[in-house]
Amino acid sequence: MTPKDMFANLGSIIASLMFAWAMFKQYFPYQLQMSIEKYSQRVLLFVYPYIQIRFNELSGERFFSRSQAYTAIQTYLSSSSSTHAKKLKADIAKNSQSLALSMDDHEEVADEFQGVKLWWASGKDISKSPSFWNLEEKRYYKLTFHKRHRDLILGSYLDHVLKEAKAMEVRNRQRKLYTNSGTNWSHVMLKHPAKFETIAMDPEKKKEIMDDLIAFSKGEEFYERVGRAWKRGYLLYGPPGTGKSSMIAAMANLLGYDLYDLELTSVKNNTDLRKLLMEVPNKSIIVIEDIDCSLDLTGQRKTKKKKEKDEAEEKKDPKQKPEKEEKETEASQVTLSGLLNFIDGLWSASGGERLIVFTTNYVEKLDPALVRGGRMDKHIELSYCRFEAFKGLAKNYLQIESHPLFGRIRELLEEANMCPADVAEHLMPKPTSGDPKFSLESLIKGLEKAKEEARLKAEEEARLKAEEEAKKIEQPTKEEAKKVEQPAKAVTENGEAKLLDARATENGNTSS
Ligand SMILES: Nc1ncnc2c1ncn2[C@@H]1O[C@H](COP(=O)(O)OP(=O)(O)OP(=O)(O)O)[C@@H](O)[C@H]1O
Ligand SMILES: [Mg+2]
Repeated sequence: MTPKDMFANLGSIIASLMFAWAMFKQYFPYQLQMSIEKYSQRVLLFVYPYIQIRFNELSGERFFSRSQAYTAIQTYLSSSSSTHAKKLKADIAKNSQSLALSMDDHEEVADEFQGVKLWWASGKDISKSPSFWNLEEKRYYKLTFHKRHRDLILGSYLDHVLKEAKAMEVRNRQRKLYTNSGTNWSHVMLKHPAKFETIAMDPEKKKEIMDDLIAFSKGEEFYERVGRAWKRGYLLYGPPGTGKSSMIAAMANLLGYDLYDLELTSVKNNTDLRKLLMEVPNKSIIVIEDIDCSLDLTGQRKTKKKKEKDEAEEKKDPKQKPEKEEKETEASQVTLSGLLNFIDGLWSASGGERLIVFTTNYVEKLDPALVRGGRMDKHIELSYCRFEAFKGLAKNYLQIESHPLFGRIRELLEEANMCPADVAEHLMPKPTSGDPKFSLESLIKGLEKAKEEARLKAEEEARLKAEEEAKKIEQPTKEEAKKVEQPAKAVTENGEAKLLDARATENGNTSS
């Protein structure tokens, strides 16, 4: 039989089958059709050991909304299908600027989960839409797996697909930087290039911070189990130019979170602060820079005391109330306790996966309530550039790992305090020559100058201190002198004024 004959035969068989099916449909009652279909399915299931699940693209009423499961599967398959499938579709992904690849229709890819093999196929049905004349395409994904693995696939595997898809979406998403003006957030795209790899600091310390962040982002189950809100507070402190802001951007880039830069000075009161914080979604980093400047920390405590005093006075004299209220509105600023209570309290119940980062140049100025454990979980000090950090910068800026000048630089870095921002400035590309020697020499000069300045400053400080000490020694002698005069005054008060007055005039006369 030639292939041509074979096709002719096949054609006629299909035609007869279709004819038989049409006759069957026309003459057999509906109930009988249904039960035949049901039993044939059972027979098929008995011999066919695979289970199929279909995920339609359109779901919901009248099929107008796109199913979330379908979208998630599409995202999940985009990584494996782009390596295995032969026919792919490309599109610009939502909220992203890169191309997203997905399987084309009628393609199949295999996947493996805990040693179990399963298959994903994409397909589409074409039907006439009920309200329009045009044809409607209904896309779907079909998952096929052996029925023995039913529990595993329906339980853990589908969960895994959804989670993985979510994580991929976050990774591909363009991050945003939100800032507040009054009680509203506005955003721009976050395009800060800072990465942990390019931040110069002690490598061990850097690794510890990165591990901490990653453990946090994967810690949903842990936080759930121990009954804690899924949030974490970081306090970054150190002198200006040591990379605090850069590290926050690096955190956002590492975890794929959005940044919410909260400017406390433009928030009127605690109510507005609550409103702003309530709008912050999951997977975000709330940043409050220079916490010591944005909240008058010492002032707040005074206000509290004043309030207590006012309350006590009010108890004594209730008529004073209106005046007191006036005072309150005047001082109704964001308070530290308002901020902390809200962060600690109910707000944590409204979602999770949020980091709160405070920065300051002066950790010693901070209120102990803020620094206390449990409030800010991790304190990170970013300090002056030492040799380990410098090596990172040299590798990054000059692409060198060693140089004869490194020895001298190492010594100087221990003696002079220079922030990484200034060190980096010396390592910036020079237009005259590409030789790293020039950059390193410039750095050495800068460090020598910084060292000299530090020496002069220390000397000046020592001088001032010595002067103060000297004053302190002088002061007691004056006080002693006063004490000697005191009995005379006491006498005056006791009524023997005349005698002393006379003596005073006498003295006055002699001196003039
Ligand atoms: N540790 C570092 N590693 C690499 N570059 C750094 C580091 N610290 C600072 N820089 C560079 O210096 C610049 C200023 O740093 P950044 O704004 O992060 O400092 P900061 O600690 O936030 O300072 P401030 O306290 O003044 O806000 C950045 O653009 C960055 O390139
Ligand atoms: Mg900063």
